[in-house]
Amino acid sequence: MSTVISWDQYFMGIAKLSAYRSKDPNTQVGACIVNAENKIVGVGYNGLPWGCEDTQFPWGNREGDMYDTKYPYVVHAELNAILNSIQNLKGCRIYVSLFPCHECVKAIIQSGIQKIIYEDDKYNDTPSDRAAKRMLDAAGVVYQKMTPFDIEIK
Ligand SMILES: O=c1ccn([C@H]2C[C@H](O)[C@@H](COP(=O)(O)O)O2)c(=O)[nH]1
Ligand SMILES: [Zn+2]
Repeated sequence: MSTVISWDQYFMGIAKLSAYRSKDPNTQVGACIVNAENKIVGVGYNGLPWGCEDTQFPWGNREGDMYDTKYPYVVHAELNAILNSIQNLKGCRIYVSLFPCHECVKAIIQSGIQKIIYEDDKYNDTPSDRAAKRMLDAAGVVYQKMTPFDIEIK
């Protein structure tokens, strides 16, 4: 019998597939924004801005002088998905492979997205994570953890 996946599995699958486009050697993140009609309106992954060549920026560095790390340069997956979107995002939901940081949460709230579905939360309880949840709770944006799943593709 063939496998039929749910909408949540379908959209999380697209978020996770998008993550494989990221050049980040430590954390690849993907995001998929969906409207109330279950239509995809934006996708993204963590990458450098237009014109910034992957070979000329310090993807591999996580520590030391910030200028020489990846952090000031990378556009986060959620922000890329929002910037790539093709419609107003009021009432949409976003599927993310990793729970969003506090900066992405600000963009999510301001865009009108109403629900976050995430899988990994490896930065749970860090200051960024706690600040993110504080803002989401205040703004009434729902967040829901999704159990990881595997499908066999023949
Ligand atoms: O909300 C988020 C948080 C992080 N990212 C990206 C930014 C970086 O490329 C990695 C995090 O790198 P670490 O080595 O795990 O610190 O994830 C994102 O896209 N969205
Ligand atoms: Zn972020």
